[in-house]
Amino acid sequence: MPFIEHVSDSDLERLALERVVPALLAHGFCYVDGVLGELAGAAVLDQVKEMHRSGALQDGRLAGSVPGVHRRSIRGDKIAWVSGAERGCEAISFLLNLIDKLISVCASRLGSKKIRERSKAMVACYPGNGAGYVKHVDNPNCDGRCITCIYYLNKNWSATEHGGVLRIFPEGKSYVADIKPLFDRLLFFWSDRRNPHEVQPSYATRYAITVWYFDSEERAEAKRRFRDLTAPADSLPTSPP
Ligand SMILES: Cn1c(O)c(C(=O)NCC(=O)O)c(=O)c2ccccc21
Ligand SMILES: [Mn+2]
Repeated sequence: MPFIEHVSDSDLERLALERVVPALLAHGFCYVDGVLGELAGAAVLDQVKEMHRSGALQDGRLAGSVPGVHRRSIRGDKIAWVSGAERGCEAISFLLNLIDKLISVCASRLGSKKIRERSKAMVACYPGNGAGYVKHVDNPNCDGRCITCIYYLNKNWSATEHGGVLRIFPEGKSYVADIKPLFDRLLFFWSDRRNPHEVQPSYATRYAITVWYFDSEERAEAKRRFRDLTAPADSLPTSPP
């Protein structure tokens, strides 16, 4: 289905330079509404709903497993990882392509960061049973993730009725930022300890798509560290030097 180009490349460039970069540098987070427009946004929502209906979304793994506490009470989120190339993900692919363009314009202006790669997209659904996501930092220990980017898909969302607000606790600031997971809203924030955040209990089905952009150097270093950790036993020193 041909999507109407809601935003031109020059629109994206202006959006990145005039809105996203200044906000990320000043506050560490930024959201933009009406990014894809009604038609393309609805196409993404339809594809996510179909994934949910078809059972493609699986129970999210426990962030920090709490022995003996039943999963549902901690995390009711269901997730699936998509590259965008899968059948039925064409609209998601269109979204990812647009976000990639936005970030590539921002990257050169975000100081030393070299952002050349990203994760696959995590399609997430909170089923509306009161589950949320406990306060956490996405990348607390330099795993390479630099910018978290979340696209929200929830029409007619009322925070007072449905909860599900993303609350960011910007490090060192005296305020919190409450962000409603509204349809066709795109949010960016630094993935590291500058932005602890929580998903408050959701009482309606809450869909979102997240991608994480890597800082190439931090990612390469993290891979080196990880490789050392998983090196075969005989290559590790057996006795203290
Ligand atoms: C389902 N879900 C999440 O929703 C968030 C998260 O911070 N979401 C913020 C939001 O949806 O507004 C996560 O950070 C997350 C990390 C690993 C696995 C699943 C995860
Ligand atoms: Mn998170």
